[in-house]
Amino acid sequence: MEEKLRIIISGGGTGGHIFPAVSIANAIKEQHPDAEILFVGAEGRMEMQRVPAAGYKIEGLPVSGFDRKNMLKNFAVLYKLAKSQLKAYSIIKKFKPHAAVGVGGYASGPTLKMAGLMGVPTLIQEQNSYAGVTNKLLAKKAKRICVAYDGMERFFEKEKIILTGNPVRQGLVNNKITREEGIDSFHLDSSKKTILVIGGSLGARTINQCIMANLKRIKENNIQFIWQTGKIYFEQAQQEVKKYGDLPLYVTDFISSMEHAYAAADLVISRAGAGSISEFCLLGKPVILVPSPNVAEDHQTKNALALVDKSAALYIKDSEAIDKLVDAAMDAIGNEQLLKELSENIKKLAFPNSASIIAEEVYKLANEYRKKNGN
Ligand SMILES: CC(=O)N[C@H]1[C@@H](OP(=O)(O)OP(=O)(O)OC[C@H]2O[C@@H](n3ccc(=O)[nH]c3=O)[C@H](O)[C@@H]2O)O[C@H](CO)[C@@H](O)[C@@H]1O
Repeated sequence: MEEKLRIIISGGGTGGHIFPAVSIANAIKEQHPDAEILFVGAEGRMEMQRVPAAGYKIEGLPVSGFDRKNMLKNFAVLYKLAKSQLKAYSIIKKFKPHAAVGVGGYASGPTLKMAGLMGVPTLIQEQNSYAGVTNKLLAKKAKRICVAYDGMERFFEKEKIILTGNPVRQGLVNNKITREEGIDSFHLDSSKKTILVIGGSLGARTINQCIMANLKRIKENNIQFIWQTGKIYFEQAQQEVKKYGDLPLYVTDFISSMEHAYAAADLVISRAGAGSISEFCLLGKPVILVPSPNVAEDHQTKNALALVDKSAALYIKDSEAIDKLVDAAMDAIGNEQLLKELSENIKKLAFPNSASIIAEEVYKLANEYRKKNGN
């Protein structure tokens, strides 16, 4: 009898890697309800909470990133990497996956490397328009590479690439939450225009500074805000907000129900993380992008410009945000025609079936392996 499908999914560090992973897992479960899925993440990172919250088991590796500034610290990193590879080996030996999926982030390095060495077929998913270091290293052994942008042959072998787009959590798309319900859930007023401010899964310092510098103006205006600060900036933001008494604003460190936030928003201000962008495309959200300048190879600017070139988003440089961002948002939200055009144009860039296409590819690899190995 054919054994149950067993798949390892590995990676994480930030929402941008974790949520596509969860979405791929959901699609595999939808297509093969009795499949067993095991996540492998990095100890102490966000995935160790978010993955169990999504209903999946996860094992942690003691892995961490290389310090590009202090080379001495990297001895400890190398030691942890070796330990992680050993642990990945024993996880794979015990779980016996038929395929392994890597979504980028620290843990996917040792896990997919070991899977490859042990003969398990691997698939990697690259979210950005610029390939990450881990994925570039893993690509050599990978059987398939699922990407979200054109032109990725710069980094990967052409024959392995499939343009699938980034998988988005299923609940974000398949819901019937109305604008009013969304706004109510943040205790705001549905007769007012609403701007959603998000800084990626960790929050964005510059965007937060822009909002803090404009609280007086927000108080005097007829526009309301849902503002996600990220964990490390939350306390300061809360203190600032308190100084102004009653503000048309809901502030939080992290939004658990992005479906409500998106339903509420007439306009979004955001970093240009690849996962967030895929969500804006699917939901047709008008957005002002402020790419983070602190990411590898400035890939968020590249993500953003791919949209700006198609008149599908507005764009403000991080260095100019303090002077321009809030003005631009206030102008845009008053311009119905612009909002409509942005929404129509960004929708054209959506990949609605990304997770199920990737799940089908994972199944093909796993099935070939099962047949070849008689299990
Ligand atoms: C600083 C950094 O390294 N950023 C990278 C990280 O971004 P980051 O982790 O911010 O990821 P994305 O912008 O891709 O996705 C953020 C995800 O978090 C969700 N969300 C966000 C805020 C919130 O309060 N609640 C919530 O659920 C969003 O709906 C989205 O699903 O991974 C992305 C994908 O590889 C990269 O493109 C980014 O450059």
